[in-house]
Amino acid sequence: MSDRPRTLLIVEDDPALQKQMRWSFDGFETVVASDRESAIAQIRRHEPAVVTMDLGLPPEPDDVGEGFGLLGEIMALAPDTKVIVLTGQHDRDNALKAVALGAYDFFGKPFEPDLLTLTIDRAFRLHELQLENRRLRDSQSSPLSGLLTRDPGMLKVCRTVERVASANATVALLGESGTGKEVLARALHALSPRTKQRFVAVNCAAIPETLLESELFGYEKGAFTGASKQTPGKIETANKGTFFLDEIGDLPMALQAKLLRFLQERVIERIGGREEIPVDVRIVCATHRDLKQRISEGLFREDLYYRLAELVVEIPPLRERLGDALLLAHAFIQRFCRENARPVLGLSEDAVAAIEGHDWPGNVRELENCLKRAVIMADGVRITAEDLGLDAADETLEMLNLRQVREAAEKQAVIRVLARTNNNIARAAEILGVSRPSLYDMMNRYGLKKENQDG
Ligand SMILES: Nc1ncnc2c1ncn2[C@@H]1O[C@H](COP(=O)(O)OP(=O)(O)OP(=O)(O)O)[C@@H](O)[C@H]1O
Repeated sequence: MSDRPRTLLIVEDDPALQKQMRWSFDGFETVVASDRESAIAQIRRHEPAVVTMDLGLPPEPDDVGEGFGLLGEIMALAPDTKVIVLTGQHDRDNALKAVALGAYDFFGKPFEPDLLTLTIDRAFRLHELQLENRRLRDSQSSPLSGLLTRDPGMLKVCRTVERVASANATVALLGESGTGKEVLARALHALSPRTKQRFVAVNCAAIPETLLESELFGYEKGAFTGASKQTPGKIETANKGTFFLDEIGDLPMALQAKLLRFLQERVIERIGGREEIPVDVRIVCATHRDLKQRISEGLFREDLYYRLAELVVEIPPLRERLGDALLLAHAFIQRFCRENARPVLGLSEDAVAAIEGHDWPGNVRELENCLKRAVIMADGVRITAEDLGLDAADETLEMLNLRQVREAAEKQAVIRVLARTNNNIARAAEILGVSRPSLYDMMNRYGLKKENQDG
């Protein structure tokens, strides 16, 4: 979350209602205006992220002309502002027109303060995410800048990658499918002194066993039927650069022995050849498999594992990265809308809940594909849970108040961080940005006793 104060501008000409709204929304830094001119002055002065505005403004409060004029001016002046328009209860046409002009949402008067507070809170979150996205995109200086995250665990992975990039040691990237292993492997190469040389990748699971050996080590002319000319292998072509062995857990046993020999001696022999060819490559490998388990099952050589795992980087799955699913969703929407030449779409509340509630077994790749499809399917100004092909989460906003929402989020965060830190209270408190006594308080409140965690 950003450090900026959450400034909310309330544009309302009725002094009594203005006062009531300030009181209802005291969780935000409220500023007020009662007409178009003073509203614009407040926008220039405070740059509020969120504005609530009555469409009927003086000099003719019964007419919506001045309200639409103000909305247009805000959108031109500060297009990122999230404007929530307050309309008459049955004034659907004007509400929809306001959304078409760029308003974030609309609410019928009289409104329920709790519900409107939730919408305002969501508007602030969206604004913060968009700012964060832009900041991440603008910092194009690092090869890791294409990798979006604000999850502490994933940020740590990025820092580790930056630190180990300059070493020549072999790196094993371990993580579920679609978590960004290849992105990180490329970043390791780009940040290393070998960056001007080649990055060569081989996917051990995608090539049939019979072809994999010649793909990796190359062959001499006549080595086998069809070997019509001398062909260097991928390891050799990566000389001086980085060689990325993807899905290393699927490397057949026979080739494991051959790869081990290469790692020990740093020379290769092409199939059918007798010459030992020295090759200088930095090896990066990745797998979604549990290598220790493969070893115990006799499917992976332990000695090869220790050669490959000089530095191990464990990449957390998307469902464990706090806030990342939504951050990435917004980034993908912007990208796919740009690619499909359509105006940037928003996310409906049920879509946000569905994204936050989904487990994402296919991780970032699944999320990426899901939004690619949704951008094509959406026929309104917002993507819905149905466009995403995800079930809307069970909770409906009507069932919740803000306190419950906060508590549920807080509990979830505490559980995840405790799990990630293996119940190390000091570390968990540091990640969560709270003192140790506060963390103990929260654990008590949510029934997360340390004994239970350990058990
Ligand atoms: N943090 C991220 N930010 C932006 N895009 C990401 C991020 N992580 C992954 N991606 C994108 O998600 C897709 C999958 O990433 P990648 O291919 O690196 O995953 P992987 O772990 O290597 O998957 P697999 O194990 O299936 O090969 C790619 O299109 C990649 O650009």
